[in-house]
Amino acid sequence: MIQFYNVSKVYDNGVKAVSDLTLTIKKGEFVFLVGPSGAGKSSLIKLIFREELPTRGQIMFNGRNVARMKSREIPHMRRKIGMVFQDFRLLPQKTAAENIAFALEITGASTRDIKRLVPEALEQVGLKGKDNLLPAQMSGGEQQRVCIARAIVNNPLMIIADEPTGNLDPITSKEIAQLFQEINRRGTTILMVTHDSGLVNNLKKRVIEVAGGVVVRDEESGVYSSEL
Ligand SMILES: Nc1ncnc2c1ncn2[C@@H]1O[C@H](COP(=O)(O)OP(=O)(O)OP(=O)(O)O)[C@@H](O)[C@H]1O
Repeated sequence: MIQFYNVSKVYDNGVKAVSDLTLTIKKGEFVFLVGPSGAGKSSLIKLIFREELPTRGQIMFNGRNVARMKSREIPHMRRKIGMVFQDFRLLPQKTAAENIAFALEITGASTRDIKRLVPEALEQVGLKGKDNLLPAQMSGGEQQRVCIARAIVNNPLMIIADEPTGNLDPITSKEIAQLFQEINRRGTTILMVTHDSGLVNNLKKRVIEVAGGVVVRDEESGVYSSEL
Protein backbone atom coordinates (compact mmCIF):
# COMPACT_ATOMS: atom_id res chain seq x y z
CA MET A 1 0.00 0.00 0.00
CA ILE A 2 2.78 2.41 1.04
CA GLN A 3 6.48 2.20 0.36
CA PHE A 4 9.14 4.70 1.36
CA TYR A 5 12.51 4.16 -0.32
CA ASN A 6 15.38 6.10 1.23
CA VAL A 7 13.17 9.12 1.82
CA SER A 8 14.58 12.33 3.25
CA LYS A 9 12.75 15.56 3.91
CA VAL A 10 14.70 18.74 4.56
CA TYR A 11 12.53 21.84 5.09
CA ASP A 12 13.49 25.23 3.65
CA ASN A 13 14.91 26.31 7.01
CA GLY A 14 17.39 23.41 6.87
CA VAL A 15 15.63 21.16 9.40
CA LYS A 16 15.94 17.50 8.42
CA ALA A 17 12.62 16.01 9.52
CA VAL A 18 12.99 12.63 7.77
CA SER A 19 16.33 10.99 7.12
CA ASP A 20 16.96 8.22 4.58
CA LEU A 21 13.86 6.35 5.71
CA THR A 22 12.75 3.06 4.14
CA LEU A 23 9.43 1.54 5.16
CA THR A 24 6.63 -0.67 3.83
CA ILE A 25 3.02 -0.77 4.99
CA LYS A 26 0.98 -3.55 3.42
CA LYS A 27 -2.68 -3.51 2.48
CA GLY A 28 -4.89 -4.39 5.43
CA GLU A 29 -2.30 -3.64 8.12
CA PHE A 30 -3.03 -1.73 11.32
CA VAL A 31 0.05 0.31 12.20
CA PHE A 32 0.77 2.62 15.11
CA LEU A 33 3.29 5.38 14.43
CA VAL A 34 4.85 6.55 17.68
CA GLY A 35 7.78 8.70 18.73
CA PRO A 36 8.61 11.87 20.63
CA SER A 37 7.50 15.33 19.58
CA GLY A 38 9.50 16.50 16.59
CA ALA A 39 10.38 12.92 15.56
CA GLY A 40 8.98 13.40 12.06
CA LYS A 41 5.56 11.70 12.35
CA SER A 42 3.53 14.57 10.90
CA SER A 43 6.11 15.02 8.16
CA LEU A 44 5.66 11.36 7.16
CA ILE A 45 1.89 11.83 6.92
CA LYS A 46 2.29 15.00 4.89
CA LEU A 47 4.62 13.17 2.50
CA ILE A 48 2.08 10.35 1.98
CA PHE A 49 -0.74 12.85 1.41
CA ARG A 50 1.51 14.94 -0.84
CA GLU A 51 1.19 18.02 1.29
CA GLU A 52 4.99 18.00 1.19
CA LEU A 53 7.40 16.65 -1.41
CA PRO A 54 10.39 14.51 -0.43
CA THR A 55 13.81 16.11 -0.82
CA ARG A 56 15.18 12.70 -1.76
CA GLY A 57 13.85 9.16 -2.24
CA GLN A 58 10.62 7.69 -3.51
CA ILE A 59 7.18 7.34 -1.96
CA MET A 60 4.76 4.88 -3.50
CA PHE A 61 1.05 4.80 -2.66
CA ASN A 62 -1.03 2.01 -4.16
CA GLY A 63 1.62 1.44 -6.83
CA ARG A 64 1.95 5.10 -7.82
CA ASN A 65 4.90 7.40 -7.26
CA VAL A 66 3.38 10.15 -5.12
CA ALA A 67 5.97 12.84 -5.93
CA ARG A 68 5.60 12.29 -9.67
CA MET A 69 1.81 12.63 -9.77
CA LYS A 70 0.40 15.42 -11.87
CA SER A 71 -1.60 17.99 -9.92
CA ARG A 72 -4.86 16.82 -11.47
CA GLU A 73 -4.16 13.26 -10.15
CA ILE A 74 -3.64 14.37 -6.55
CA PRO A 75 -7.34 14.75 -5.55
CA HIS A 76 -8.01 11.24 -6.87
CA MET A 77 -5.17 9.83 -4.74
CA ARG A 78 -6.30 11.79 -1.65
CA ARG A 79 -9.80 10.36 -1.99
CA LYS A 80 -8.31 6.92 -1.36
CA ILE A 81 -7.08 8.11 2.04
CA GLY A 82 -9.48 9.06 4.82
CA MET A 83 -8.00 11.51 7.31
CA VAL A 84 -9.00 11.72 10.98
CA PHE A 85 -7.58 14.43 13.24
CA GLN A 86 -7.24 15.04 16.97
CA ASP A 87 -9.23 18.28 16.74
CA PHE A 88 -12.04 16.73 14.61
CA ARG A 89 -12.19 19.56 12.04
CA LEU A 90 -15.93 19.31 11.49
CA LEU A 91 -17.82 22.17 9.89
CA PRO A 92 -19.56 23.77 12.90
CA GLN A 93 -22.63 25.02 11.04
CA LYS A 94 -23.34 21.65 9.44
CA THR A 95 -25.07 18.69 11.10
CA ALA A 96 -23.47 15.25 11.47
CA ALA A 97 -25.18 14.06 8.29
CA GLU A 98 -24.26 17.23 6.38
CA ASN A 99 -20.60 16.98 7.41
CA ILE A 100 -20.46 13.44 6.05
CA ALA A 101 -22.45 14.35 2.93
CA PHE A 102 -20.01 17.18 2.25
CA ALA A 103 -17.15 14.67 1.84
CA LEU A 104 -19.22 12.96 -0.86
CA GLU A 105 -20.41 16.17 -2.53
CA ILE A 106 -16.86 17.34 -3.21
CA THR A 107 -16.20 14.09 -5.09
CA GLY A 108 -19.23 14.73 -7.30
CA ALA A 109 -21.38 11.94 -5.83
CA SER A 110 -25.04 11.89 -6.89
CA THR A 111 -27.83 12.95 -4.51
CA ARG A 112 -29.10 9.39 -4.65
CA ASP A 113 -25.74 7.95 -3.54
CA ILE A 114 -25.42 10.57 -0.80
CA LYS A 115 -28.90 9.67 0.54
CA ARG A 116 -27.88 6.01 0.69
CA LEU A 117 -24.27 6.30 1.89
CA VAL A 118 -24.60 8.89 4.68
CA PRO A 119 -27.01 6.85 6.87
CA GLU A 120 -24.89 3.75 6.23
CA ALA A 121 -21.75 5.56 7.43
CA LEU A 122 -23.58 6.93 10.49
CA GLU A 123 -24.77 3.44 11.36
CA GLN A 124 -21.28 1.96 10.94
CA VAL A 125 -19.87 4.38 13.52
CA GLY A 126 -22.76 3.83 15.95
CA LEU A 127 -24.48 7.19 15.41
CA LYS A 128 -27.77 6.04 13.93
CA GLY A 129 -30.45 8.66 14.58
CA LYS A 130 -27.97 11.44 15.35
CA ASP A 131 -28.06 12.78 11.78
CA ASN A 132 -29.35 16.21 12.70
CA LEU A 133 -27.06 17.11 15.58
CA LEU A 134 -24.56 19.93 15.15
CA PRO A 135 -20.97 19.36 16.34
CA ALA A 136 -21.58 21.61 19.37
CA GLN A 137 -24.49 19.34 20.40
CA MET A 138 -22.30 16.22 20.43
CA SER A 139 -19.73 14.84 22.89
CA GLY A 140 -16.09 14.63 21.84
CA GLY A 141 -16.44 10.91 21.21
CA GLU A 142 -19.51 11.46 19.04
CA GLN A 143 -17.74 14.18 17.07
CA GLN A 144 -14.83 11.86 16.47
CA ARG A 145 -17.28 9.19 15.26
CA VAL A 146 -18.65 11.70 12.74
CA CYS A 147 -15.07 12.36 11.58
CA ILE A 148 -14.53 8.63 11.16
CA ALA A 149 -17.80 8.32 9.22
CA ARG A 150 -16.65 11.20 7.01
CA ALA A 151 -13.33 9.41 6.48
CA ILE A 152 -14.89 6.05 5.52
CA VAL A 153 -17.85 7.24 3.47
CA ASN A 154 -15.75 7.43 0.28
CA ASN A 155 -14.66 3.82 0.88
CA PRO A 156 -10.93 4.67 1.13
CA LEU A 157 -8.12 2.13 0.87
CA MET A 158 -6.52 3.60 3.95
CA ILE A 159 -7.22 5.74 6.99
CA ILE A 160 -4.58 7.98 8.48
CA ALA A 161 -5.51 9.09 11.97
CA ASP A 162 -3.37 11.78 13.62
CA GLU A 163 -3.74 11.41 17.40
CA PRO A 164 -7.47 10.61 17.09
CA THR A 165 -7.91 10.03 20.83
CA GLY A 166 -5.80 13.01 21.93
CA ASN A 167 -8.87 14.97 23.10
CA LEU A 168 -10.85 12.06 24.52
CA ASP A 169 -11.13 10.43 27.93
CA PRO A 170 -9.74 6.89 28.37
CA ILE A 171 -13.10 5.07 28.05
CA THR A 172 -14.12 6.98 24.93
CA SER A 173 -10.63 6.43 23.52
CA LYS A 174 -11.08 2.68 23.93
CA GLU A 175 -14.41 2.81 22.08
CA ILE A 176 -12.87 4.82 19.25
CA ALA A 177 -9.98 2.34 19.06
CA GLN A 178 -12.52 -0.51 18.78
CA LEU A 179 -14.18 1.30 15.92
CA PHE A 180 -10.86 1.59 14.09
CA GLN A 181 -10.32 -2.13 14.65
CA GLU A 182 -13.72 -2.94 13.12
CA ILE A 183 -12.93 -0.76 10.10
CA ASN A 184 -9.57 -2.50 9.78
CA ARG A 185 -11.23 -5.94 9.96
CA ARG A 186 -13.27 -4.96 6.91
CA GLY A 187 -9.98 -4.54 5.03
CA THR A 188 -9.09 -0.85 5.36
CA THR A 189 -5.43 -0.18 6.12
CA ILE A 190 -4.97 1.99 9.23
CA LEU A 191 -2.02 4.19 10.10
CA MET A 192 -2.47 5.84 13.47
CA VAL A 193 -0.15 8.39 15.02
CA THR A 194 -0.57 8.35 18.76
CA HIS A 195 0.93 9.24 22.13
CA ASP A 196 -1.68 7.05 23.85
CA SER A 197 0.42 4.30 25.42
CA GLY A 198 -2.59 2.44 26.88
CA LEU A 199 -4.18 2.18 23.47
CA VAL A 200 -1.03 0.87 21.79
CA ASN A 201 -0.33 -1.63 24.56
CA ASN A 202 -3.92 -2.97 24.52
CA LEU A 203 -4.27 -3.47 20.80
CA LYS A 204 -0.92 -5.19 20.18
CA LYS A 205 -0.60 -4.11 16.57
CA ARG A 206 2.50 -3.31 14.54
CA VAL A 207 4.37 -0.40 16.10
CA ILE A 208 6.76 1.81 14.15
CA GLU A 209 8.73 4.17 16.34
CA VAL A 210 10.50 7.12 14.77
CA ALA A 211 13.01 9.46 16.39
CA GLY A 212 15.11 12.11 14.72
CA GLY A 213 13.56 11.28 11.34
CA VAL A 214 14.58 7.60 11.32
CA VAL A 215 12.81 4.36 12.26
CA VAL A 216 14.27 3.24 15.56
CA ARG A 217 11.88 0.31 16.12
CA ASP A 218 9.45 -1.68 13.99
CA GLU A 219 7.68 -4.52 15.78
CA GLU A 220 4.71 -6.76 15.11
CA SER A 221 2.41 -6.90 18.17
CA GLY A 222 4.47 -4.12 19.67
CA VAL A 223 4.11 -1.93 22.73
CA TYR A 224 4.22 1.85 23.06
CA SER A 225 7.68 2.07 24.52
CA SER A 226 10.51 -0.43 24.54
CA GLU A 227 11.92 1.32 27.62
CA LEU A 228 9.61 -0.29 30.17
N1 LIG B 1 6.95 23.27 7.59
C1 LIG B 1 8.07 23.12 8.32
N2 LIG B 1 9.11 23.93 8.15
C2 LIG B 1 10.25 23.76 8.86
N3 LIG B 1 10.44 22.79 9.79
C3 LIG B 1 9.42 21.95 10.01
C4 LIG B 1 8.18 22.06 9.30
N4 LIG B 1 7.35 21.09 9.74
C5 LIG B 1 8.04 20.40 10.66
N5 LIG B 1 9.27 20.91 10.84
C6 LIG B 1 10.32 20.40 11.75
O1 LIG B 1 10.57 19.06 11.39
C7 LIG B 1 10.80 18.26 12.55
C8 LIG B 1 9.79 17.10 12.57
O2 LIG B 1 8.50 17.65 12.81
P1 LIG B 1 7.15 16.81 12.75
O3 LIG B 1 6.03 17.79 12.88
O4 LIG B 1 7.17 15.93 11.58
O5 LIG B 1 7.27 15.94 14.10
P2 LIG B 1 6.18 15.08 14.89
O6 LIG B 1 6.82 13.79 15.21
O7 LIG B 1 4.92 15.05 14.11
O8 LIG B 1 5.94 15.91 16.22
P3 LIG B 1 4.60 16.05 17.16
O9 LIG B 1 4.44 14.74 17.89
O10 LIG B 1 4.95 17.16 18.08
O11 LIG B 1 3.46 16.37 16.24
C9 LIG B 1 10.71 19.20 13.73
O12 LIG B 1 12.02 19.61 14.07
C10 LIG B 1 9.90 20.36 13.20
O13 LIG B 1 10.22 21.57 13.86
